[in-house]
Amino acid sequence: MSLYCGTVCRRKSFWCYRLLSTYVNKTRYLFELKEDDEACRKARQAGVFYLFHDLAPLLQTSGRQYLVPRLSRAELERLLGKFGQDSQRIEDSVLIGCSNEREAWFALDLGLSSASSIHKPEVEAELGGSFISLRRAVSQLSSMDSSLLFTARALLRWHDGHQFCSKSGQPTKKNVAGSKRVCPSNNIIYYPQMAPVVITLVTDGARCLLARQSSFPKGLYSALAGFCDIGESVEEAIRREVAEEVGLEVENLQYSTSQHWPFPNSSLMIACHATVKPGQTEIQVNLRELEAAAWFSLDEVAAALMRKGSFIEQQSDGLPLLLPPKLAVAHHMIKTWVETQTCSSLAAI
Ligand SMILES: NC(=O)C1=CN([C@@H]2O[C@H](COP(=O)(O)OP(=O)(O)OC[C@H]3O[C@@H](n4cnc5c(N)ncnc54)[C@H](OP(=O)(O)O)[C@@H]3O)[C@@H](O)[C@H]2O)C=CC1
Ligand SMILES: [Mg+2]
Repeated sequence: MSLYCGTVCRRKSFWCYRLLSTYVNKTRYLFELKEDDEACRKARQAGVFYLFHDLAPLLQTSGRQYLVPRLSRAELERLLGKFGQDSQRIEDSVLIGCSNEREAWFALDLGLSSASSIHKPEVEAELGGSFISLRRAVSQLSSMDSSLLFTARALLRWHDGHQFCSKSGQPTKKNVAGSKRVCPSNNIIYYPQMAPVVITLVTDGARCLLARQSSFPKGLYSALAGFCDIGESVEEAIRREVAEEVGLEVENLQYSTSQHWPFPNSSLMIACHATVKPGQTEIQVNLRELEAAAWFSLDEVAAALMRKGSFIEQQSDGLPLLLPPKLAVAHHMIKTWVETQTCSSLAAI
């Protein structure tokens, strides 16, 4: 694996991949597949396919984990043939990634188009798996699988909701990779979109502020989250959301990390830490947005983090505080806060 290529050599209209690092090579290859319909069509011939039904991925159980089966082109054609579907259906698939060896990965939903939806139980029986809600399965997937399935779900959902041009009302047409849709009557290009969401873990030095919505599973509390309004910076969105939801003013905003979150729609979660202004800790919950919000001590939060078992199982064990699943950025932020607090209290001893 070479680490660096100073010169970008062009062969035909794209790059010579030989001298580039594995990561750059992969990135450039995916770029080519998105830009060049013919190259993508060719990659689809030799590609592998992840199947969905109404946005639920096909999964197989393996102990406490889910495995994600993939089908070759030949297996997919055989499956479609068996259920009376034309192999043309494969053109609805979207590109979601590729291996280091340039094997292209696609996702195809067999249930979204009601006109040609394939009966779910029959496919499940044929493939020895089940189509399971991604939200339910998330805690039993590896982080690599969940990230790939998050992308696939978001992209399939976006295509399903953008079949028509919002200006002309005419049907839009997807490119082969599914990285955009075009209206043939006016050439408007539509690109898949994510809504920016700020998520903030507010602390007062010793405690952190967590909140819950009535739609959350019983006992579950998370960090404060909210969609950015149009025209706002991330900092403005954080200050507004915290003020709106719990009536507090925050300062010392610190960016932590980000995450693509596909539920219910595609959001780009921008995670930050913040502190309340000195002496301002009295929460005034906005009941139109939240069911409850409270300050939690380090011990309470650390104990909740330590609990073993899946998120789904924890819901029934009557424990006082439940936290978001490991793959959610909210979990990561809460864990980071506990680790930082623990380190600084140990250092103080
Ligand atoms: N990965 C993670 O760790 C976490 C992810 N999240 C995600 O963050 C997102 C936002 O959190 P939430 O507290 O609900 O947000 P908000 O506090 O902004 O409240 C949601 C409400 O805002 C309105 N709204 C404004 N803009 C939008 C938009 N672009 N899309 C949808 N609704 C909008 C809707 O109201 P109305 O329906 O009345 O129109 C919606 O009910 C959620 O999708 C949630 O899944 C939240 C916490 C943790
Ligand atoms: Mg909110």
